[in-house]
Amino acid sequence: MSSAAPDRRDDGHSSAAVASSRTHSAQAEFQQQLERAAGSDATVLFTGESGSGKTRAAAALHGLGARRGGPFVGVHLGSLTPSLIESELFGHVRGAFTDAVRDRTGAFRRAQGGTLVLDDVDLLPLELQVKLLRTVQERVVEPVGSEAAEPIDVRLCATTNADLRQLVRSGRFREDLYFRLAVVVVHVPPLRARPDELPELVTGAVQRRAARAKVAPRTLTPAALERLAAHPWPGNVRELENALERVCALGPAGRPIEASEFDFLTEGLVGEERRIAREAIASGVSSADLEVAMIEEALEQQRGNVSAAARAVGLTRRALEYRLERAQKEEQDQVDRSAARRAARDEGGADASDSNPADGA
Ligand SMILES: Nc1ncnc2c1ncn2[C@@H]1O[C@H](COP(=O)(O)OP(=O)(O)OP(=O)(O)O)[C@@H](O)[C@H]1O
Repeated sequence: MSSAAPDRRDDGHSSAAVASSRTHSAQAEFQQQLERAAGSDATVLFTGESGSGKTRAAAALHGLGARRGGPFVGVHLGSLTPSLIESELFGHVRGAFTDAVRDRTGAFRRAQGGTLVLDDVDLLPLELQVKLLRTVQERVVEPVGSEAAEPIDVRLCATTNADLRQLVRSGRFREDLYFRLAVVVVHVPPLRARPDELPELVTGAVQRRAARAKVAPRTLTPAALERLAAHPWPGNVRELENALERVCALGPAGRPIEASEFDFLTEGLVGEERRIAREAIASGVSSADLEVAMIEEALEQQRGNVSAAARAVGLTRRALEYRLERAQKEEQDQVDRSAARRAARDEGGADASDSNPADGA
């Protein structure tokens, strides 16, 4: 992680130069990590912000590795209820529950010989974390309602945009499972940390969209591209794709896209969010606060309509609700910890060694 002080501009280096070298290293490091991981069969945890391309990176890993001839199966945990997750991952036998009218092959079995990616693994309920751990450790899968364990030969990958170690500390994610999943960690940098890729991503997205709509692709004026390069992209590549889709759908096919057509990007960002976004860009690190701020803002703009807010930030409804709940719980935990520390201090009298400034006053 970079420790460059981005605000210091009196050292002879422009902030743009600092940002550019950091950018280059983020991109190069990602590529290196991916290629190194593809050379082994180890379980890989992809970390990075929402929409940054973690699932895509997992697919690239599969394509580079020895299992590329086998299936690539992805399960998006954020779009499934807990009971469906179990069935989807492990399968079930007929009669296992009321709706189980026939046997179902789970994702582990479907990925036999290939790669299975668990998207948003932080959303896996605790009771299923136990079952996943057993599956990974013993390399066998037990469909719901069956006693028979079936051997599996699958490379497992998981993605998350949460801080799993923090979830382990707060008891929401099993530590033993965390270590099983994070054998190799590949961090996918946020889009704002790799502006060099922007022109290629834009061209690709615009051309794909034009081919789908059977129209001539629009091109971007240099000013429009500059506008995109200046945006913090809290929703990363997914947000970029949505923005281009919108502009291409609204404007006449073939006419160059002007910078002003992207005004809507910043209209959504208000006061506090802008500040967080700017800090996130300046420090070059991802910010969970940024995502929560975006969610809260989207909810406000959509007058509390959760489905509409989820669509606006590119999350499923369940994933949005889960992230909000988690942020609220974390906030509450922090308040509780502060209160406990204060109580302990009051009880033990003024203790000069307890000087944790994180308490706030
Ligand atoms: N390098 C890339 N080139 C082209 N498209 C990309 C690239 N990276 C990501 N995308 C596109 O951006 C979208 C989001 O990517 P992806 O689903 O892999 O992100 P993610 O980090 O897994 O998201 P989430 O956190 O929501 O699970 C997809 O439509 C994907 O095809």
